[in-house]
Amino acid sequence: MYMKNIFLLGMPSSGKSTLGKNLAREIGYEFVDMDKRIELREMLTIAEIFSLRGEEYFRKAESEVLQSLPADAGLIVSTGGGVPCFHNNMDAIRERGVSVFLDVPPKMLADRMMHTRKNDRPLFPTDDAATLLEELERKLNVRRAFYEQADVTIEGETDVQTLLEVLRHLSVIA
Ligand SMILES: Nc1ncnc2c1ncn2[C@@H]1O[C@H](COP(=O)(O)OP(=O)(O)O)[C@@H](O)[C@H]1O
Ligand SMILES: O=C(O)C1=C[C@@H](OP(=O)(O)O)[C@@H](O)[C@H](O)C1
Ligand SMILES: [Mg+2]
Repeated sequence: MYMKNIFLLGMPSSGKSTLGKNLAREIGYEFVDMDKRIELREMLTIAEIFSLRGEEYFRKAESEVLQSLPADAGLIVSTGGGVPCFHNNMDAIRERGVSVFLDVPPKMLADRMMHTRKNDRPLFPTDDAATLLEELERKLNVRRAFYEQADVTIEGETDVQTLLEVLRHLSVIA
């Protein structure tokens, strides 16, 4: 059966990995977390890739993993936050499926991030809440133009049920 791929886009902590996994389970699609694919391929954690090989190397690996995905094969793909903003990745996403931007406000992202270890987020290596919020706002300002190329935007905190309703309404899923 023909099943569109669904790509989740958005800032770190917007919920791409968590929602993607639960959405895939709910509708019986295959789940792909691009960061996990990269870690398997490189045999290093994301943080190790950044520190040992550098961001440019990571972005190239990220783009290659994206290019390796088949078009419309019933995949839920949780991208890394930077995916839409490098190389020609938005074109590659458009060629492979439908995209959803999880547009979560920076304050909410910062609150979620304060509960994760800073070693796991190489782009936001601070524990100071005000600095983290500023950095997230700055990064989102740069990235928004890329994220807004998504087919669908969901604003604010969301959950699997809401995501399902939106996707059904748009006939992306049955
Ligand atoms: N819809 C949500 N509501 C509340 N917390 C969430 C939600 N989605 C994710 N989180 C929390 O935010 C953190 C980052 O989520 P994650 O799914 O890894 O985001 P991403 O893959 O976009 O970086 C996790 O601790 C997760 O429990
Ligand atoms: O925003 C980014 O550039 C990144 C986000 C991370 O993924 P999540 O968005 O899943 O946290 C991961 O790919 C890497 O640390 C870079
Ligand atoms: Mg993730």
